[in-house]
Formats: sequence, C-alpha cells, structure tokens
Amino acid sequence: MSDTALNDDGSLLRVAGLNKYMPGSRRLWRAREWYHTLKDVDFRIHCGELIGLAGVSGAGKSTLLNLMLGLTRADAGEIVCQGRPILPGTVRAMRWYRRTVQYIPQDPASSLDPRMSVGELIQEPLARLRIDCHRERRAAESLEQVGLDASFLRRRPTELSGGQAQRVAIARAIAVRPRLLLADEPLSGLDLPTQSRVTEVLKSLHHDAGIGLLLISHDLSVVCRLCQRTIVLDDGKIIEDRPTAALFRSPEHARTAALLRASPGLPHFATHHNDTMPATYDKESPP
Ligand SMILES: Nc1ncnc2c1ncn2[C@@H]1O[C@H](COP(=O)(O)OP(=O)(O)OP(=O)(O)O)[C@@H](O)[C@H]1O
Repeated sequence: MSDTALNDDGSLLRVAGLNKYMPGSRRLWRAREWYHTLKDVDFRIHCGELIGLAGVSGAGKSTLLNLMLGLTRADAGEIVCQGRPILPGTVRAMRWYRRTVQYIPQDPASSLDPRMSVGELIQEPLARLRIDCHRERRAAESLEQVGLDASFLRRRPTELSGGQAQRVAIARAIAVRPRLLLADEPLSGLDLPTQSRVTEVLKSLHHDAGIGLLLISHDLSVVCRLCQRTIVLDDGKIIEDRPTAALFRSPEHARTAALLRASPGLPHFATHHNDTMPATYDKESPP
C-alpha cells in the first residue's frame, strides 16, 4: 500500500460509530455489569491536523486512544486508516498502521528501555517495522528534529533529563516518518520551560514535516496553544468538535464551559451555562 493512501472521504483516519463497554463491578450473585465507556463516537482526522482531545477524568479519552492504537477492539463501529480497518493483532498484521500512526507515551522514563542506548532505541522500531533506510542516519536526523545533537545517540535513558527523555521518545516515534502522532499527556511531569520546548518541537514537526497530532491533555492551555481543532469528550460522547479558537471563545456546551472555567492558565470564560455538575465521573454512578 502507498504511504500516501487516504480513506475514500479524503481523511487519513476515520472513527465511525465507535462504542465500547468496560466491565464494571461484580456484585455477589449478580452478573457482571458493563459500563458504556464510548458512545457512538464519530470524527475524522485529515493529514497534518493538530487536534486536542479534552474532557474530565473518566470521560473516555484513554479508552478512545487505546482503540485508535489498535490495543483493544471496539464493541461496535470502526476505525479506518488508509482505507483499512484497524483491528488489534500481531505486530505483523499492524505493521502498515504503525508506519502511519505512532504513539508518544506519557512517561518516557518507563517506556525507554534503560539497557539500550538512545541510538538503539530509535532504530528499534525501524527494524521492527522493516523500514528500508540507513537506520543510524535516520536516528541522527530524528534527534536533530527534536533539537538534540548526535552525541545523544550513545547515551542511555538514565543519563537524560525528563525533557530530553520526552524528546527522545518523540524522535523514536518520528523516525518511522508517520503521518499522525497520538500523544497522551506528553508534557505532564515536565517543568514549564521544558513543556514549552517540547511544545515547540511538536509545532515544528507539524510545520516542517506536516505531521499531524491528536493530543490528550488535562492542561487546556497546551491545547489552546498547540491545536487548531478541539474535540471534547464527556461521559463517552463527543459534545463539541470545533476550531479551538471558537470553542475556547464561546463554548456551546455547558460541560465545555465548566471545563474551561476549571482550567488554570486560561482567561476567565464568562458563560451563561448552568454547569453545576461534578468535576469527575465515576463509572459506578454515571450522571
Ligand atoms: N480496564 C478497565 N476496566 C474497567 N473500566 C475501565 C477500564 N479502563 C477504563 N475504565 C472506565 O472507563 C471510563 C473511561 O476511562 P478512561 O480512562 O478512558 O477516561 P479518561 O477520560 O482517559 O480519564 P483520565 O483523564 O482520568 O485519564 C472510566 O469510568 C473508567 O473507570
């Protein structure tokens, strides 16, 4: 398949009618209860888009990401990339998808194997995905794209600061030359100057290499700075999917307004919504 293939609607990735149930508590003498975690989730991602995925804790963001990474299977609906459905399976079955969509982990310290050098870590997915290139050169180029020089190739993860480790994790993902990055809280745990450095790296990857991003972040000021479009998930449903500037200026949904007001670092959002709802959901007592 060509690396430039798109879905027949012109999107890179289409999420259609996605539903997922998660096991709830099992009470004595009663059958297992199921919690409806994602409800008819629909959206499309086009090439090079920077999209924020926001929502209160328990809204279903990570569950959606796991489905988009092909780690779990949906109970209904589908995710289609380059005309093919994403189905969890072996590395071999998913190789084509991993070349197009890569993941940036939340905690690089635990995802980077301390026994390997940075060079080996960046080259490892290139070998696994059978990407035909000069791997050492590609690793050095990827490091340069995230603002680290080639001397880092010989370092071990234990010799990196938090910000450097996150940039190595990004270099590892982009070495594959994907078209879309999925990132779950990639800036958490970093101090403010380092957050801003990593944000600039993500922006320049978009600007210089056209790489798209779906970013989960509780820090809406990051979404506001980085993303052109924001999707808000609430109790497993998409309640808003609009250009970021418009959504942050005038949220259409009371839950979005509440989310914005509760976010530090954002201007105060005066809204007419009555949003006296809880800040988190509990799967045992969905609202
Ligand atoms: N493995 C699991 N088994 C049972 N329930 C789960 C499982 N994973 C998630 N859930 C439930 O599904 C719902 C959505 O969880 P999810 O982690 O996707 O939310 P989230 O929006 O990513 O939250 P956070 O921002 O806190 O990470 C929650 O009610 C959660 O308790």
